[in-house]
Amino acid sequence: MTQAEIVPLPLSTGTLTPEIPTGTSARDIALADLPNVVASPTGIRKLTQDTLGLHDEQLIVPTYDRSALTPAVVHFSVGGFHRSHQLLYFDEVAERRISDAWGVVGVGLHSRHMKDALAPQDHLYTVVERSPDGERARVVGVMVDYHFAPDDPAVVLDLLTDERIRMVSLTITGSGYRLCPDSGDFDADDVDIRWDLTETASPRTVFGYIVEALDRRRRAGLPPFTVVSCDNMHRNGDAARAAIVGFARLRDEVLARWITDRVSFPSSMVDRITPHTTPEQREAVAQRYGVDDNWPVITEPFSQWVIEDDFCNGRPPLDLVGVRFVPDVARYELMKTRLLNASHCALGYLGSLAGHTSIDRVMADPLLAEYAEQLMDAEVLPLLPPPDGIDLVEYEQSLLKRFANPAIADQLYRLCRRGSTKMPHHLLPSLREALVAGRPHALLTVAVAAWFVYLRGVDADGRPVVIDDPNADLLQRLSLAGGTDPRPLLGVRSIFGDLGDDPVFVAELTDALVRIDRDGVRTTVAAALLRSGRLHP
Ligand SMILES: NC(=O)c1ccc[n+]([C@@H]2O[C@H](COP(=O)([O-])OP(=O)(O)OC[C@H]3O[C@@H](n4cnc5c(N)ncnc54)[C@H](O)[C@@H]3O)[C@@H](O)[C@H]2O)c1
Ligand SMILES: O=P(O)(O)OC[C@@H](O)[C@@H](O)[C@H](O)[C@H](O)CO
Repeated sequence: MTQAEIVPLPLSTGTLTPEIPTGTSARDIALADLPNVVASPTGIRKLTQDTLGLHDEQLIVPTYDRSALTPAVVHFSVGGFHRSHQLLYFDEVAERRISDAWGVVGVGLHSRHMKDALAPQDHLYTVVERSPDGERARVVGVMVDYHFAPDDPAVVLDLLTDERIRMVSLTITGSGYRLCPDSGDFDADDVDIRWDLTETASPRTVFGYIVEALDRRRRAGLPPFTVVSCDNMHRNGDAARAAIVGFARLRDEVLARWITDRVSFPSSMVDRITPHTTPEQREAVAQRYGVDDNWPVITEPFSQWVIEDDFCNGRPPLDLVGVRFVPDVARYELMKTRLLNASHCALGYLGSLAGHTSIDRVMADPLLAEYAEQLMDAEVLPLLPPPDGIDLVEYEQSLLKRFANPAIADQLYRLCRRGSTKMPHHLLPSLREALVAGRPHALLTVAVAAWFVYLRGVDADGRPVVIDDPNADLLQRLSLAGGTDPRPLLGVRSIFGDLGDDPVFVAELTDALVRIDRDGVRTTVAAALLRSGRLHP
């Protein structure tokens, strides 16, 4: 892949327009929180199939026949990212008249907010790409239906058994795979999983749905569908396979073997920074484009999707719209997770402790911006095998610009959530490799220290910070118990492995914790940069 290919997904029409003021509220969107834009007297219209084309002329709308789309993809857990990324690629396939055979149906499992938002607007929604130079907005039409599964599990099972469905994709988050970090085995210790093992016609989890549907397809002599994980995880396809086969094995060994033999689980690398939409942003979209969209998506211009070329029931023609199919995604995934996602974690915790709420503000702080650059440049990047045709230094520079994008003002609380599932995949492997190789790791160590302090639940000024983590209670308890002694937390081997057995690392981490408590986070970062020779007094 050349650097030129890592570019914004091209929109079919439309130009960049001057920037509008953006809201910077850190509050997550909930439908109930949103202002009732429809009542505005300014000629703002609801977004529906019938009103397409009647909004501001700058709003790009689908020009293809939506009613001709064949549902072929079912996506579980439609959040902001699925709507800013995968759906846009499929939309482009339809918009460029490449094929109308790849319509997408969304399925939600946990909250009906998305259904309540999308159903009244014919499953249309707006994606606004924002850069410091301007923005452009596009209505996406490729989602043909959406189901909130608890309303009618039978309908979702029928859909998944429909032979037109050739691919199932997932953004269920890293913890959603229920894989034990030590053994890699599927963790069945959950009331909903137990339910799904017996009540197969009314599942509650994604595993219950997928495995029951595959069983029905097998019995009916139908081909299976490909399962594409789009979660930021190491070898996400393998994770999906381990979870789905692991669940199937608890039901029926023969079925598990059929899935192993017949279903493809390509790993993928997905990238597009997509913050949570704020009520202020929704209001701004309405005012600017005259469109009353219940839940627009704000994102950056950059987008990238690399997938292993392994599809058991037809490959969507995504290569024609910028997706790269490769034999092995490992190097792309390592590049992205260890540079982008690890930096997100580090800057999330350090920035929060320093009192910031969005990453563009962190990057506007010269010391923390220097930290971000040196973390990647000096400590992470030298450990990485470069993917074909990608200049890692150029990639790193592009990340620094993307992080600094004030037009999307990505929320730090979003970057800080689920640390216990992200740090072990994104940041700790670099630390471990640096320790083994005797390479510099002071900046990685400061990031771990910042996470430990963050887990106490307050920032440097005593303001509360959000600990949104499946292991929040345990982590907070151990962090508070340890104080500047990291050993209680490091003892959680499912997260830290044997890092706590390394006395040199324990001493370095202790030192970083003492410094943060005594001198504050910025002084600690400056000291680490000085010690690593990366900041000149
Ligand atoms: N937002 C981004 O910038 C971005 C970019 C690349 C990848 N991703 C990945 O996409 C995934 C979703 O991110 P998002 O930004 O859309 O988040 P989001 O908060 O908007 O949506 C998350 C979705 O996951 C669902 N979910 C949570 N736990 C689940 C579980 N155990 N089983 C099934 N569904 C579950 C939620 O109900 C929700 O629909 C994450 O894994 C994230 O790493 C996000
Ligand atoms: O979504 P998470 O919680 O796994 O991670 C937060 C961010 O690092 C992540 O969503 C990035 O924005 C994304 O990976 C960019 O492509």
